[in-house]
Amino acid sequence: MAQGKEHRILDHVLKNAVRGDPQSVVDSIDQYCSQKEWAMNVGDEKGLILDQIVKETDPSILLELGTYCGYSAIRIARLLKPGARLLTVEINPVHAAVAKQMVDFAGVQDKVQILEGSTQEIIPKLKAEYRVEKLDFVFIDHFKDKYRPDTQLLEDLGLLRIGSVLVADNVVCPGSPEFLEHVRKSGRYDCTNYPAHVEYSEKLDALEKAVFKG
Ligand SMILES: O=c1[nH]cnc2c(O)cc(-c3ccc(F)cc3)c(-c3ccc(F)cc3)c12
Ligand SMILES: [Mg+2]
Repeated sequence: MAQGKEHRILDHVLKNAVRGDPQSVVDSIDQYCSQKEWAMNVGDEKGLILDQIVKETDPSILLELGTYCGYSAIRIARLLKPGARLLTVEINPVHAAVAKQMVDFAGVQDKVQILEGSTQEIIPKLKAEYRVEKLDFVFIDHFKDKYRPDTQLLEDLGLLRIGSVLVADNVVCPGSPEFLEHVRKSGRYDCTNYPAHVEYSEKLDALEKAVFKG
């Protein structure tokens, strides 16, 4: 069967990055996707902002919604302290398979667990099946229409604590107005907007950081 774009990105990484070196994997994906084929990785401009927020948060238990090829999971995991763990949810089995190989090659498999399925199916299992009590950090980067309902689910299931940090990609392009209205108007979050651009593009975009106040 013809291999899709995601396998071509993986092949580029396997040939050009250094096994066990997550930075080289991140750089290799950015090189391929900026020069050969656009792909929806958070990218280096928004990635540097995400890095800064992860560093200042120093989280122990993280959730990512939307793994794709594993770029942001690897980017985040490379900054985590020993024992910290990132659970990342991916609905597309082909993407999940590519991400697993990408994470293994980068050498961050001890920090990253890829959960294949839908967020509405997996989020309710986090406490009982994945031993999560509260989430320190959530990176939201899946489908714009699911940002708000999934955030509501995290609140309703008691998975957020005072100080839990949500970071959402693409709040300008393609945009998630319901999510922005919820975190900015509910009175339960302190929000900060970080203007940037769509990865490998000049289109305007932004990250939104929303810190839960309880
Ligand atoms: O869906 C996305 N999920 C997670 N991150 C994304 C991202 O970082 C960027 C884009 C994006 C694509 C094309 C464009 F011109 C501008 C933005 C998308 C996306 C949007 C609509 C689509 F139809 C398919 C992809 C996603
Ligand atoms: Mg995105």
